Amino acid sequence: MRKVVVVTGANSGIGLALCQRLLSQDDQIHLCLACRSMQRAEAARSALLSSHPSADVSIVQVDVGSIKSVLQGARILTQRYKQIDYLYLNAGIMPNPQVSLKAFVKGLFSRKVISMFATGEGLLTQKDSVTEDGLQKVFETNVFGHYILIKELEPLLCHNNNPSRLIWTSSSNARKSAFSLSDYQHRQGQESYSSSKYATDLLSVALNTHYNIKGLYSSVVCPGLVMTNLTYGILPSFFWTLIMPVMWLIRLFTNSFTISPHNGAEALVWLFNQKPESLDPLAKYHSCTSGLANSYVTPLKMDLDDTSSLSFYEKILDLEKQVRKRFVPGNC
Ligand SMILES: NC(=O)C1=CN([C@@H]2O[C@H](COP(=O)(O)OP(=O)(O)OC[C@H]3O[C@@H](n4cnc5c(N)ncnc54)[C@H](OP(=O)(O)O)[C@@H]3O)[C@@H](O)[C@H]2O)C=CC1
Ligand SMILES: CC(C)CCC[C@@H](C)[C@H]1CC[C@H]2C3=C(CC[C@]12C)[C@@]1(C)CCC(=O)C[C@@H]1CC3
Repeated sequence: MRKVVVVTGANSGIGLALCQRLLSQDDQIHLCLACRSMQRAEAARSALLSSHPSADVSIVQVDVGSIKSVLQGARILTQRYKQIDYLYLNAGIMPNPQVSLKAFVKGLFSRKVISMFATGEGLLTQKDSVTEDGLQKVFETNVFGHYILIKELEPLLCHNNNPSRLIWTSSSNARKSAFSLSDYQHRQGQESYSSSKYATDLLSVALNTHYNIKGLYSSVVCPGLVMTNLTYGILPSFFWTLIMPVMWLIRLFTNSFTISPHNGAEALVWLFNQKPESLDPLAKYHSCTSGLANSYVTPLKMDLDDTSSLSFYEKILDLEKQVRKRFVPGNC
């Protein structure tokens, strides 16, 4: 039986590089690109097929920023497959990012300079908005839409005889101080991205607590700093091109400047090959690239604990109940 691998946000950046790398490693898998734009998904499928002509690649429309679309996409996946072996929860956004030049210059002359480059801590703010579902857009896209997708696909993911895997693209930018349990959607602040990635980490831990017994395992990854549409939205592409030599130089001091989507996907591919029971649910698996451009994976303990992850999980369960009331069959 072919292994079924579903990847959200598969049409560009890290998601697309992951698909290329998975097919290079094993062209017997069935790959399903879960994307919000069918046109961009078709283009990605064509690109994958041109480098792997015999590959088995399908597409499904899923906009993780819309509950209606997630429910429709999950329905199609349920009709199409009996089991999903790997679900990569990779789609993500950072809308309207602003870099604080003041914080950057201050950070350059502080002892935290290396960690500033690795995590972007304190450098970025975003302007979030509210979706048609009445949820914060960054939270719904990066976290909650994916959570609903998992819940809808539960029967395809929970098999004791053959464990299935959830692999989230989190970030080193996930930060406890940007997240608050009383404002877990981050309605108030301006660090919705950091908050959503911390929420991702909490959710992954809670999912392991509840679902390992049902044969479902969750892991989180940090791909490092990667040049993708997301980073070109932070600073223009000509700027990144100009400072590329500086970035290679910075690589001598931090292994987090993976730069290419191929390198950024390192930990996502590595996890594909690991036995889930051997993984640490409290670790984040970082894609790293050395000064000599060698890629490797480093697990680092996350700044969280089981109690906070379970408290967050309760909030998510409450929100799910509220949202589902609006989407009873026949209403959507
Ligand atoms: N680049 C980096 O340095 C880092 C990235 N990450 C994370 O990596 C992941 C991939 O991002 P990256 O490859 O960098 O950036 P890209 O913008 O290239 O990729 C993001 C992908 O997510 C998709 N997406 C966005 N919103 C939705 C939605 N509502 N429904 C479905 N798909 C959606 C995009 O689709 P579309 O083309 O239609 O917009 C695109 O395919 C994200 O979760 C990001 O937070 C984490 C750490 C660092
Ligand atoms: C000389 C240059 C390298 C200066 C660039 C400064 C900043 C714009 C960047 C330094 C660290 C970067 C970073 C991210 C965005 C750009 C920086 C802040 C991310 C936050 C992008 C998205 C993530 O998920 C994590 C990245 C961490 C590092």
